[in-house]
Amino acid sequence: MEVGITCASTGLHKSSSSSSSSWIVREKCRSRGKPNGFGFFRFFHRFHQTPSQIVLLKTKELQCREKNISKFVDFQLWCYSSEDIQAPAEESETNYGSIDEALILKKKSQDVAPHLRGNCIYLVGMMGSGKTTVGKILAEVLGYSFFDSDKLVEQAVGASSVAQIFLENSEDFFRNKESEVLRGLSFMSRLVVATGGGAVIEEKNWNYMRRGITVWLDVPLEALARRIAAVGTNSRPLLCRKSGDAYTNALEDLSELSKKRGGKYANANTRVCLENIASKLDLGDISDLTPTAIAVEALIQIEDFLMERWATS
Ligand SMILES: Nc1ncnc2c1ncn2[C@@H]1O[C@H](COP(=O)(O)OP(=O)(O)OP(=O)(O)O)[C@@H](O)[C@H]1O
Ligand SMILES: O=C(O)C1=C[C@@H](O)[C@@H](O)[C@H](O)C1
Repeated sequence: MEVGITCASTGLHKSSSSSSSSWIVREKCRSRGKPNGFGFFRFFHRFHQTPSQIVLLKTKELQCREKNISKFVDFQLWCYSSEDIQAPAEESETNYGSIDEALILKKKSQDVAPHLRGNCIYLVGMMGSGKTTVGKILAEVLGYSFFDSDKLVEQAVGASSVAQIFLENSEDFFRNKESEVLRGLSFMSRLVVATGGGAVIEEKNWNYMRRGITVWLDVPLEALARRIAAVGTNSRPLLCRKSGDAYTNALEDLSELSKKRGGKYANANTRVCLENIASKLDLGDISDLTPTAIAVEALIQIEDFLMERWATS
């Protein structure tokens, strides 16, 4: 059924705190059509900047006036301008480590890219597991765009940090927004998404992420605690403790979180285990592993997963 909606432009809210160029359009309008009917709606909106992608974030039916005839719809669109699309690899300043590693990465990405068919890659893993670091490398070599779901939640809420959202709203509020963000992203293609460390808790998030390929960065807790102690916990509200040794605190809190999350990360399609890569490369310590080596392993695991999926389909 077709539902025709024409709405007046009521507001364009561009996130002022962010250097990225995505913004939310919120509209309320009246529509004609049967309540709960499926279809598409048309709207007219004067954009200050031409969006390159628009995603319907959420709709809510506000009120039914006369049964089956008239209703009000509140909807949000998530718009991206072309500035969000990353620069091509040649213009990038990413440090890939050694030339050998960079070449292996390039070769592997060329092998995998055609098989991906534009499917998004979702990186899951505990805080500090390297989702952002490795995700940016993967996006660049695959010619994908990179998004950090924590940053997108901050933009959607208009907050300067996840910690601020936890403090001024609540963790539940943050989790709902995180799910809305993942739902929005699930309609898009050619993205590498670094998800929040706790995104795996919600079953519905898996439904969104499974529209792409999910990759678990499995890093030992001691290494996570070392990384987190080095950069501080200010941006990580679940680890914020005022006193005590930063490494010991981080290790205790991470162990607790990891226990609570049980095997949720293992729901991912593929697992990139740093201990396995270190032994494969004959390295004594996982801290000798470069982000490029981890990105290569992620591509190997993705390729294996795609081959297996096609072999059994
Ligand atoms: N392979 C690596 N070796 C050493 N340090 C790393 C490695 N990968 C990432 N790091 C460092 O660990 C910290 C966390 O990395 P990153 O932000 O990429 O993780 P994340 O999974 O996105 O974290 P969060 O979920 O908390 O946002 C950063 O300081 C980063 O520089
Ligand atoms: O592991 C978690 O629950 C979190 C990880 C971060 O990425 C943020 O999403 C937030 O701090 C919660």
